[in-house]
Amino acid sequence: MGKGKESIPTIDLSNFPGEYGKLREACAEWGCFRVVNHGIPLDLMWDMKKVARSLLDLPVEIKRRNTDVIARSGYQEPSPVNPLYESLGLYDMASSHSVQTFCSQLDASPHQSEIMEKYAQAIYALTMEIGGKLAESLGLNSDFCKEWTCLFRINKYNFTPEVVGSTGAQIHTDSSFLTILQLDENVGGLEVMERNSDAFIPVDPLPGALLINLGDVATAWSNGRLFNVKHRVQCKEAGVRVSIATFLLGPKEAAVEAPPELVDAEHPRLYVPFTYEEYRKLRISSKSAAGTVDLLRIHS
Ligand SMILES: O=C(O)CCC(=O)C(=O)O
Ligand SMILES: [Fe+2]
Repeated sequence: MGKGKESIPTIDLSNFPGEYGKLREACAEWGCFRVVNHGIPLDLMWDMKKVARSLLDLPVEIKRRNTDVIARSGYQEPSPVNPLYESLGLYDMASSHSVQTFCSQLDASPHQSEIMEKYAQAIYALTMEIGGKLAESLGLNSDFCKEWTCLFRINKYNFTPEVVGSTGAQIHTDSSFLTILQLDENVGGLEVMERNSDAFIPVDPLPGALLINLGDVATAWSNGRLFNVKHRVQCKEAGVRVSIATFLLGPKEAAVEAPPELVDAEHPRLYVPFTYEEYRKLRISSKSAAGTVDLLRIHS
């Protein structure tokens, strides 16, 4: 049974411990939720959006300087699969050195670099806070993700009147543990799939809120408790759409595996341990961008 007209849950980050139950349910039932009172200043979100737009408007020769650090972490050009989409990526956003390298490759101004630094620091802190609260909602220690890496992406969808009705980003799950999305405040198009039906629910922009999606690493790490939501971006109206995504990926080198507290006789281990980079390559080589983590399921 689908959940019909229910809408995506909203979690008030200023209301903990009160929200743990709602958070746990959102993660199990939806695999996504909005957060409010998250502490990222509105003017910083706005400034970051302006910087993202101008970097994505750079000539393609300059954008190509944003090279991969791990597989497909750098500039993604429009492709046959997603011809309306392009994206710039910054691997290891928690490192000031990585931010500076990204900025200098793209000839960012000192002002733009400063906004990037501030946003990267603030949003990285938020990934740690939300990751921590997720763990606590399962009765675990909040510091499990302290050494995990983050990938920052700015996405542009070139929606023109001729392509209304077509797809901007094909259906996928994120490979990450969790993703924080700052949506375009004007142009909608993101849709998440309900867990128990194949219905797509539009995620309309909600001023000031951020959207959190759980990805494949969350499902494997939680031994199946956290749901990796399928989603896509549809072109519903003409206009350039810019979104900002921060992916909390996984441990840099250690394997992703469910902690012992989440494994017992009733909950046998569901996934073979894997490293994030191995998994990223598996995702790239397996044609489908949704459901790859099922390949790592342990069959009894
Ligand atoms: O642009 C969006 O709203 C979604 C982007 C997305 O799903 C992704 O970057 O993984
Ligand atoms: Fe995504």
